[in-house]
Amino acid sequence: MTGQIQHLPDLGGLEPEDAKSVLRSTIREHRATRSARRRTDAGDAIGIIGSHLATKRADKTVALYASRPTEPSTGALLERLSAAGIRVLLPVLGDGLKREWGDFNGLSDLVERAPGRPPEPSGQAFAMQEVASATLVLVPALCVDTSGCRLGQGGGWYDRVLEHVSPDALVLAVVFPDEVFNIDEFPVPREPHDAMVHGALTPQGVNMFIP
Ligand SMILES: Nc1nc2c(c(=O)[nH]1)N(C=O)[C@@H](CNc1ccc(C(=O)N[C@@H](CCC(=O)O)C(=O)O)cc1)CN2
Ligand SMILES: Nc1ncnc2c1ncn2[C@@H]1O[C@H](COP(=O)(O)OP(=O)(O)OP(=O)(O)O)[C@@H](O)[C@H]1O
Repeated sequence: MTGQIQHLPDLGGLEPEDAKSVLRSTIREHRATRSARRRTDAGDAIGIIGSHLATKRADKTVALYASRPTEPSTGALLERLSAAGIRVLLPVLGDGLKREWGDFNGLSDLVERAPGRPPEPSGQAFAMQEVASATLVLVPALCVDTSGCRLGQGGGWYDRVLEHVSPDALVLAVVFPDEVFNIDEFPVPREPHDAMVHGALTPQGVNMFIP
C-alpha cells in the first residue's frame, strides 16, 4: 500500500527533524480536506475492525486515544471495546502535558480541557507505566511506513510512553489508508528516539509490518 496523498513533499537533503516538520504540514493539510462523511465512515470501519481484533485476541486491556476532529475517529471503537467488557486506557495530560492514563468511562465523560487538545477522561489518573497492562496499544500517527516508523504530532508524548509498553503487546498506528507508505518508496524520516510500531490499523484493515 503506497501513499496516495498528492504532492508528497521532496524531503531530500533535509535533516530528519526538518523533514518531519514538512511532512507533518503536508499531512495535516490533507487531513483538513477530508469531508465529515468520510471521517465518520472511517471511524465506523475502525470501530468494527479494531473491536474484532481485540475480541479475537482476547485482549483485556487496550490503550487507545480519544481522537481530535481530523484524526481517524476512535469514538465507535471506544464504545465497542467498552461494550465488550474491555478496559480502555486513554492519555491524560491534565492541566499541563503530563503523561498519564485514565479509564474510558463513556464518551460523555470525555472533556476537552482546552480548545484543540485531545478529550480526556475525568476520573483517576494513573502513572505512565500503567500502559504496561495493555496487550493491544493503538497509537495516533500522521503516517507510518512499512518498516514501522511512525510520525506523530511532534510532542514526543508517545515516543516516551512506548518505552513502558509490555514487550508482548501488539502496537499499531491508527491512520487513514493513504498514510501508510512503502519504505522503499517513501520512508518516514526517523530519529534515534523514535519508537517503532508493529503495524497499522486503518479503515481497510490491519496491516502488519513486523511478523
Ligand atoms: N487524540 C490524540 N491524543 C493524544 C495525542 C494525539 O496525537 N492525538 N498525543 C500524541 O502525542 C498526546 C498529546 N497530544 C497533544 C496534542 C495537541 C496538544 C495541543 O496543545 N494542541 C494545541 C492545539 C493545536 C490544534 O488546534 O490543532 C493547543 O492546545 O494549543 C497537546 C497534546 C496524547 N494524546
Ligand atoms: N524518549 C524520548 N526521550 C526524550 N526526548 C524525546 C523522546 N522521544 C522524543 N523526544 C523528543 O520529543 C520531541 C518530539 O519528538 P518526535 O518529533 O519524534 O515526536 P512524535 O513521535 O512525532 O510525536 P508524538 O510521540 O507526540 O506523537 C523531540 O524534540 C524529541 O527529541
